[in-house]
Amino acid sequence: MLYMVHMQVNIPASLPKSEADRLKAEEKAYAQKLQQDGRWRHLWRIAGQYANYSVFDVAGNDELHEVLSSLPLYPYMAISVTPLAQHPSAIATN
Ligand SMILES: O=C(O)C[C@H]1C=CC(=O)O1
Repeated sequence: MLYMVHMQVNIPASLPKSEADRLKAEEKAYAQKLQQDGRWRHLWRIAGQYANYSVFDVAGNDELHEVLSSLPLYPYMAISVTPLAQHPSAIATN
């Protein structure tokens, strides 16, 4: 199943920079692993925001929750999820 996910990152100013940098590095490695295995299909920065729109391709709600809640920056994110269905006018079958 495909899901469009919006992630807004809100790292508190009280978090030490070294800890924030460590979490960002872990997040990058985890995100790139998921892109390589095909589950994180698209990752786009929203211009001007510390936020992204992503498309995930996973088995269903439970796997998506597992993937998202394992993000190193998860404690500092506001996440919204939109399930995607095939559009009848779309040429691509995805
Ligand atoms: O920067 C972000 O948008 C948050 C998160 C998503 C991928 C990644 O490397 O960090």
